[in-house]
Amino acid sequence: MRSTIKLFLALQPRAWVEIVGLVGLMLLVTATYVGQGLLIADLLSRVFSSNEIDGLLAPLATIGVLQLARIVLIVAKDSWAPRVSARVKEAVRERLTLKLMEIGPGQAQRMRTGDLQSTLVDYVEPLDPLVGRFVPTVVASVMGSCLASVYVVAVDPAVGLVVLACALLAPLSKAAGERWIKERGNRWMVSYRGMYAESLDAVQGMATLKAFNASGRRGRELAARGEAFCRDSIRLMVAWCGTSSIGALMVPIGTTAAVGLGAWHAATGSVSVAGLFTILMLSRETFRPMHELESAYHAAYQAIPAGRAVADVLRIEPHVQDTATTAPALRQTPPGLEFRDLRFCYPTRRAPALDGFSLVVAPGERVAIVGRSGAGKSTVLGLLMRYFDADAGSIRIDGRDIREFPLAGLRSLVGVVAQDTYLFHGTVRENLLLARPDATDEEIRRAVAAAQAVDFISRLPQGFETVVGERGLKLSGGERQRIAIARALLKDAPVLVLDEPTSSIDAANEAEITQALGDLTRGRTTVVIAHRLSTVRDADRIVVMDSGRVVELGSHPDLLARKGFYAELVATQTGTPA
Ligand SMILES: Nc1ncnc2c1ncn2[C@@H]1O[C@H](COP(=O)(O)OP(=O)(O)OP(=O)(O)O)[C@@H](O)[C@H]1O
Repeated sequence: MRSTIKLFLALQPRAWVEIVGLVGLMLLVTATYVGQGLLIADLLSRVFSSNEIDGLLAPLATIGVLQLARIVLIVAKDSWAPRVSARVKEAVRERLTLKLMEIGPGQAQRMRTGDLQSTLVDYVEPLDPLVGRFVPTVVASVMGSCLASVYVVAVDPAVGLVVLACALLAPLSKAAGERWIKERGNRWMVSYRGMYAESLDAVQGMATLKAFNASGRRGRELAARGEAFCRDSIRLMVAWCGTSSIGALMVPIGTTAAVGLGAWHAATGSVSVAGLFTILMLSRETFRPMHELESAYHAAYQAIPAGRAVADVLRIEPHVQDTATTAPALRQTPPGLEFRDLRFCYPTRRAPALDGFSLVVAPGERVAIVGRSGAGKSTVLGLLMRYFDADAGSIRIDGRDIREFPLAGLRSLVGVVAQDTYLFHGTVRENLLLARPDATDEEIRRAVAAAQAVDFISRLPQGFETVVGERGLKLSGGERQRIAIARALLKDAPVLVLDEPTSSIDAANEAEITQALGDLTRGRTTVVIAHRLSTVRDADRIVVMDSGRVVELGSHPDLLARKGFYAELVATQTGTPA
């Protein structure tokens, strides 16, 4: 837990200073209790030793002042702590977002959406009691208990040591039980994440569940997960209460021992009556900080496993290292591409996705990659964009290894029209400006016209200012594709990858989109990844992939004449014999 807290506080170094300030306030609160205890002990011994009340007014007034001071200190501490937590949470959230961007879509893809979502949102929120309350309370309670016990030790060393030992057993028992709690906390977190991710999956896939009449079945599975989560929550609470109860038991045991021992020493004359009163009052104050610790610990019981889950994400090492600092200038625009003997296996798979893939694309050439589903076409794009790094082999742009370019520089050289265009919740204009935030209205208009998107945008209720829903669901597949083409035009990158560019377009719209794509590819080095062979006929060369490597290469007529893989693919798609 210590390393997790250190990690969070390192993100907001000012928080260390503020936590020291909070510890100071908490110690002052303890000092007011100790002062009050000493004054009451003194008052009681005076009352029992004489009948004069004149000398009692000053200590009574001082007790009143200490109580007022305590109220002010508690208000200051309670209003400061949430601000410290809020600043740390803000820093953690910012770092989490950066981390997810740093690990990129390749690595992030391996985490479930629900997991990511809960880490980003749900696990950061409970950090409040951990940072602003638990951390300063641990330090202040141990120091406070030692401070209060000093007075008891001064009066009666044996009683003082008994009180201090019992008080410190509470945090020690928690430290001893940490492994137990950690193990149950981790299980609770896995259960929570699983339930969250499954629920999100069910909501996102509701239409599919309904279509397959599977919602009842999925509902029962979710209920079973809910039950498992409930069991894991109870187990965690049991572990929590188990370790807490040892600490809680120490309070009556310690107090009874202190009073008993103190009374015995008073009876035998080794402690005065005034000393006995001090023991009575300050034994209680030695345990008070431990009560605070107990309630802070209790409030942080969800925050501790959540904090660990957040820290786990923050500690992920990105597979793709962004080491280059300056982007080398292109010697030729558009540049040529070279894929050299690429080998790549997804970390979760045993069979390689690319197994010796080699291809040279001349500057300005338009090459189409075709092949059966799973042949490795999209993986080539993933490696070109460095979502993953190849296990062996290299990719060169303009004769330079892509690792010589900073990631941002590399990605600015490549425009992508993807299979499934993602539109963010925002207006059409905002989605277009994602490609180039400084694009002028005239540039947007030209890009939209070339992408054959003018008609449909003008039919939208607010034209360019129409908000397209999350994942662009308010637009059809073809409309999203046109926006993607307009975005690529605005980006104006010298290399272009079209991943299934006409996959969601019907035959009636295909001619328009094909023309838009023709405009888009002019003057750029283009790689088209395609299933629909009708879209690749115009390519300068067609590359046929199978099992992660190139098996045929040539023009459409050449490949047909060869009567090999390509001819077979064409025959399968057109329904004619090869
Ligand atoms: N993120 C991933 N994690 C694990 N395996 C993957 C991942 N993406 C693809 N694969 C596997 O790698 C192989 C190549 O996949 P790839 O997506 O490159 O093929 P493709 O030719 O583009 O297929 P399609 O035409 O169906 O999109 C396949 O066996 C696929 O199951």
